[in-house]
Amino acid sequence: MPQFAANLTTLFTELQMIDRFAAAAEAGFTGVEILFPYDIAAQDLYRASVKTGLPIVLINAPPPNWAGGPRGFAAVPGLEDRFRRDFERSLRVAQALRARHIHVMAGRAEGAQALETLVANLSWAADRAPHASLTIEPVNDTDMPGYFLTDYGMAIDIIDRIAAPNLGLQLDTYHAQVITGDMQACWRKVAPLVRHIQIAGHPGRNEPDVGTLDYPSLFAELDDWGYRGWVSAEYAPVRTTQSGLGWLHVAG
Ligand SMILES: O=C(O)[C@@H](O)C(=O)CO
Ligand SMILES: [Mg+2]
Repeated sequence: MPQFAANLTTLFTELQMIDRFAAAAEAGFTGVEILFPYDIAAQDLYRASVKTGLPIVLINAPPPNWAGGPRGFAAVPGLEDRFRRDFERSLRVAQALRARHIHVMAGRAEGAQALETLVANLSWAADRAPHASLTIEPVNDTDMPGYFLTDYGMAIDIIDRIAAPNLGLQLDTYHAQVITGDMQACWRKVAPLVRHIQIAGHPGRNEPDVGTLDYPSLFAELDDWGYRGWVSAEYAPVRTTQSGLGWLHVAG
């Protein structure tokens, strides 16, 4: 079975962020991710990570928090300086947390110039941080209206064009289902580029076993394929996180 991480931005939200680490460990997760860890001292988060033995496998760039702020600038023409400044800060935080991946968010933009801006910014970031693993994630634009990166073909072209060993794809199977209509077929098409996976049920984006998607089949396929990355639970629990973890117990 894959190794499962808890997204602490969406799970165990009844607890303070620092306390979510222990709850995740107790629930059986072996890693965590935090989308925007910028409002809490990095040393406190890292201490919680060490204490519980759960590595922080992913954070998002740039710094704005979950409650507000644009979802990135990497594709926004004219904001290259801001992108670079924010990326430097994300990099410092990722290093302090020993975070494995940094998801670089494209932001809201459109058109050919946005694509060139995204490629240029990602190339710069991949060069600037050769020891960091960077990801890009297609997101459906119903949930995030106006978001630039909503297409897997485009994401593959970008990764191919930049051809940096530290840049790869983040496959969020919920978004993949909304965007392509078949998240498992999508996995088969993009598998060699995938370095991080996020999961949720469809259509409600709740627990993986709530809704239409067949996760036991996907997990078996990941194993057969030899996927060695993390599978992170990024969903909104129907009731409490704890009461909805049947899928994890079955998978584990
Ligand atoms: O799927 C999502 O929304 C997240 O993974 C993300 O990074 C955008 O906030
Ligand atoms: Mg996601």
